[in-house]
Amino acid sequence: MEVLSATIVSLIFFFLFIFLILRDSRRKDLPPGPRPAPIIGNLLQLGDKPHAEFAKLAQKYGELFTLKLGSETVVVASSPAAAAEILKTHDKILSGRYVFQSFRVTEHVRNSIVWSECNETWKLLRKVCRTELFCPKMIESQAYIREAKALDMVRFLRKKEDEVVKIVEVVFGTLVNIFGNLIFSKDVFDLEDPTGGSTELKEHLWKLLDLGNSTNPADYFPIMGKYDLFGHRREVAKVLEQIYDVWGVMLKERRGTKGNKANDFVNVLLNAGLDDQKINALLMEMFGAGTETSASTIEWAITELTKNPRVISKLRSELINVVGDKTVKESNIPHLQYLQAFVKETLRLHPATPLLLPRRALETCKVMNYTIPKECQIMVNAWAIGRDPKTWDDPLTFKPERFMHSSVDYKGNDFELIPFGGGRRICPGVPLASQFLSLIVATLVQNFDWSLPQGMNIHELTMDEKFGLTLQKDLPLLIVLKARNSIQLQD
Ligand code: HEM
Repeated sequence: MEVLSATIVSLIFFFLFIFLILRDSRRKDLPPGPRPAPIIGNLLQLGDKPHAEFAKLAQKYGELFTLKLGSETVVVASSPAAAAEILKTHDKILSGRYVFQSFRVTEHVRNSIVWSECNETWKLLRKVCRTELFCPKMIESQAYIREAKALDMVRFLRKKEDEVVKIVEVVFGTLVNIFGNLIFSKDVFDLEDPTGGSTELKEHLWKLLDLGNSTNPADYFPIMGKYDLFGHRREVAKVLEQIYDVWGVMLKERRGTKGNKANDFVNVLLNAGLDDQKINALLMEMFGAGTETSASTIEWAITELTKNPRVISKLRSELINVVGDKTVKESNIPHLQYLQAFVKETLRLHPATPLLLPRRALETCKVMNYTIPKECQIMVNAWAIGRDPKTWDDPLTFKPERFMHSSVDYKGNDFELIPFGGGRRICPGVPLASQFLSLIVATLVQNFDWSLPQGMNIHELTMDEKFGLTLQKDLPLLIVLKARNSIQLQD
């Protein structure tokens, strides 16, 4: 009996030894990285701010390093050169998306720009975005909508003078209404009545973003994904249906109405011949991908302005020189160089999705002399790249001036500044986002002074770097506003 037990124990050790050797030989060509623990791999190294933890790991293991998150192999790129390899040189082969387990709702993924492979549907939808929705003509023809919604925001905030305002919520509501009007010519959120008005779309979006941000163990152990043990996928499917219902009736009416001439996205999509499934997925992704990212960027812009009065003064001088006492319009933006530099600087330090969206290798390939195996996940740490002292002088100081005489832009050609990603999967909303980020910041700066509520300290507020998207987080920026009445509000 004792001999049998000893043999079994020896066999277990033997197979464990072989397993470790095989695993290490499989890792040999991968980029270096911290040694993974059995089963959980490097999960404990994620922390609650993975982009910041990954930046530290990059200092130790280099610009391209490997992690094992549960049973998943993940490669992280953390320098402009490594990002260019992923997003440009090997863009095609690394263009797969890792679809989070909660979002694997077949009907949605099939029609999604964000989650589908770069297949024919994806190409069609990207083309519609590029040539119809976010082309310069459409952007220009809808400027009056964004300007009108920015003024609604000012009127609302003027009534809140001296009260403590959670500014990101007001900006988020304003953006949801901008999208509502661009998409189907309608407000979908009542700024005046955030608890009792037509808030259902906002609530559903919030719920969806919450589900997207919550941890699903199946993402680390995909074997669990099949059974949706925690019900996240069923929950996402339910919320998606609720979101589609918000515009379902209107879509039906539009299909039945001959000659509806509204200059909005729904009509563009109907004229492009898209079916309801594609329209639903596309509209949902515009609300989902466009509102929270933009609201959190604007929240960061205001946080930086609160910390840097010098920058507010420079923005105001430029606004006075270019716009005078009139309300700022989008047509002014090309002449507001410092404002544009300010938006770039905000995006450099605070990219809304610090690790972009995870990509997946469609085939095994060589990157910087390492092997990236098929199905491996790839992340690009835009947050670390934006703060890299090898690229940026005095990287942690907020200094819009660094962009004043520089051609560096966030449109995907300069890999040191990639808040919108790059390559074929670059954010298609860049032309639209850059308009309303500038417009809303300029409108707030023109119309208000603000300070923190009594007893609150900006250093406390920002000492703990928030993780990317901030809406549901515990550290929203609270401010008290005073109207600057020198500006004439013109519709
Ligand atoms: C501050 C605002 C925004 C930021 C920082 C942002 C950032 C990003 C990033 C990092 C990606 C992934 C890119 C990659 O994988 O290389 C992305 C993808 C995407 N974004 Fe944005 N975005 C913003 C606004 C918008 C807006 C306004 C829209 C639409 C109206 C939009 C729609 C999308 C879509 C559909 C994708 C998926 C593209 C694909 O996979 O092919 N985003 N965005």
